[in-house]
Amino acid sequence: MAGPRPIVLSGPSGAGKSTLLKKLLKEYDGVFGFSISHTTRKPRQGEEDGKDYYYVSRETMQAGIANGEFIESAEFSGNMYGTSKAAVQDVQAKNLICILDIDMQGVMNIKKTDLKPIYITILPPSLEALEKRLRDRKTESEESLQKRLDAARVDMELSKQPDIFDVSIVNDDLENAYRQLKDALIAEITKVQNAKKS
Ligand SMILES: Nc1nc2c(ncn2[C@@H]2O[C@H](COP(=O)(O)OP(=O)(O)O)[C@@H](O)[C@H]2O)c(=O)[nH]1
Ligand SMILES: Nc1ncnc2c1ncn2[C@@H]1O[C@H](COP(=O)(O)OP(=O)(O)O)[C@@H](O)[C@H]1O
Repeated sequence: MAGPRPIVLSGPSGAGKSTLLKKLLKEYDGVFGFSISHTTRKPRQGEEDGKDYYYVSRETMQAGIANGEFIESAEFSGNMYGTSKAAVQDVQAKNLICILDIDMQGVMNIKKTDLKPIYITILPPSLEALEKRLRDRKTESEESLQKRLDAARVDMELSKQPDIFDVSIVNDDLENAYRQLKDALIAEITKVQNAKKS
């Protein structure tokens, strides 16, 4: 695969992936590019189609998958999510480090491809803290919240297995977690910055 190595960020819903990602994209504008996934879930307040996700119907998504347009796709908490080939190519064509924010099923499926990313998991300090963050975020119905917590229990157990993730970061203090994320990525960041200079 040409260009810098992609980054996969995974971890339970509510662990702080989007928060950390936004900080990274802001600080390193022109270094990272976000792989914009497709989803059948409805946009939240403040989210934009074509920026946070491509919001599509289940029919459209299923047709795209049947047509071979997706690298991976998964059902999460009652909705479909997937990474299209175009989403990754759009970022790689600009020679940016492509970041994928995907769930554990996505991680397992990406492992079967030739993408060869760096796998990073973002974990909450505890399930209790995770629940509090999800409740305070006020984006989920009680049903959706419980589905996310159920998935989190399973994924946090799975994450303990060696060999799934290259880097594991507990997002307790945000600045501390962000520093650990940058440390994990510094080699790739430097490569892109040097390539720009030459
Ligand atoms: N497999 C897969 N998972 C995705 C994709 N896009 C997002 N996800 C995951 O879907 C889950 C739910 O995402 P979202 O509805 O945005 O909720 P949030 O994580 O609570 O902000 C998260 O674990 C994401 O990492 C994708 O393209 N593929
Ligand atoms: N270190 C932290 N301490 C406290 N709250 C946090 C921390 N990191 C993120 N949050 C908050 O927790 C909620 C979930 O974070 P978010 O980035 O949406 O998670 P994810 O993308 O993994 O679902 C958000 O409201 C966010 O502001």
